[in-house]
Amino acid sequence: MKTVFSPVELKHAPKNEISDGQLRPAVETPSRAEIVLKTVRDRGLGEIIEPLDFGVQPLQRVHAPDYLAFMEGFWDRWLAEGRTAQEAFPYVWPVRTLRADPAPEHIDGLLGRYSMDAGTPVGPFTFEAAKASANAALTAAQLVKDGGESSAFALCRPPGHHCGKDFFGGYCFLNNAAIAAQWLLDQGAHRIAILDVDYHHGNGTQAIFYDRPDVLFLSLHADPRHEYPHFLGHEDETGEKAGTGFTRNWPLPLGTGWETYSEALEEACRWLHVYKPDYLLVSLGMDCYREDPISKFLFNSGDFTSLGQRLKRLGLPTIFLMEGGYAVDALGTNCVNVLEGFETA
Ligand SMILES: NCCCCCC(=O)NO
Ligand SMILES: [Zn+2]
Repeated sequence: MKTVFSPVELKHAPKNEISDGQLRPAVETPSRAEIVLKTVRDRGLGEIIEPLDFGVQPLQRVHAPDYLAFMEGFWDRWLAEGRTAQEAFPYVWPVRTLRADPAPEHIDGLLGRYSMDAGTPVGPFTFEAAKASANAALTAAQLVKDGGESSAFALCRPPGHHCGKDFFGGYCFLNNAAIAAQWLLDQGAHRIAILDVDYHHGNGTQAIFYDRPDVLFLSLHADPRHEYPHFLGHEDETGEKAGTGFTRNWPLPLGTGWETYSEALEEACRWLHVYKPDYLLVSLGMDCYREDPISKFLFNSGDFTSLGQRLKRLGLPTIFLMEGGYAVDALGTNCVNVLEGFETA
């Protein structure tokens, strides 16, 4: 299986985040990509290629122009305002009774308008890295569509599945899976399935396709009553309008291990079998791992191999896109276990 990765992704290097109610060292660090890349090489998974640059058009097919313009110009604006902090945190949002429109002009108002949490700092190279990550996703999609590959791995960092049409959050700034899905549809695909196996619900991906039948969104994740993103990912969210029935969520209890998880996965696989997508995109987070520092599922490393083996049995052209996973020492092993399990099933 080929891996697509750009060293530009490493330029987003957050120092801190806000979590557990305080400023803490960031967990979404460049070392995550470095360890996965090393393991891909050490285990001989396959060729590693750099992404093509697909430009801004595929981004505009998913994200709002004002959001893209804001992110593109943010750091220069931050400096022009005389801000000295090396990474910017939102701290005020247009929640209930407040208005997102007319858009404020103040930089802090704009930061809040275009974000969902305070845990995702924006630095000088964040958006450049996010675009490289999205290009990795698009290049992997093109490899499977045109390149004679039945599967491919996009080593995406920063991740994407929390990012909505016009907001960043959960360490995500562009929705890599949504961008790749929309690109495949624009290239002639009729149906795309996105299976999100990250520990956290992919709220951004769900919202982007919620009213559409051409993208089936399936997500297995920690119950949002007890886990981030807290406000989406419940079982009763099944799509709306023409998209009714094309979203399915399996919120699972904290402490879930492979035995329980694999039962929910079987249900998701049945939906995939019925839907018969032209392509399967897997939002591949490894934060279901028992040693993950911010998560509370109980996967062992061998369970990631089982996950890959099960997905292979679907017999679909498959694009894997990396999402979360913060137990850095085991991240490479756990990620390549999925990919190798898929390849050798
Ligand atoms: N700081 C709150 C937790 C952010 C979740 C990031 C993630 O792994 N999402 O899949
Ligand atoms: Zn996650």
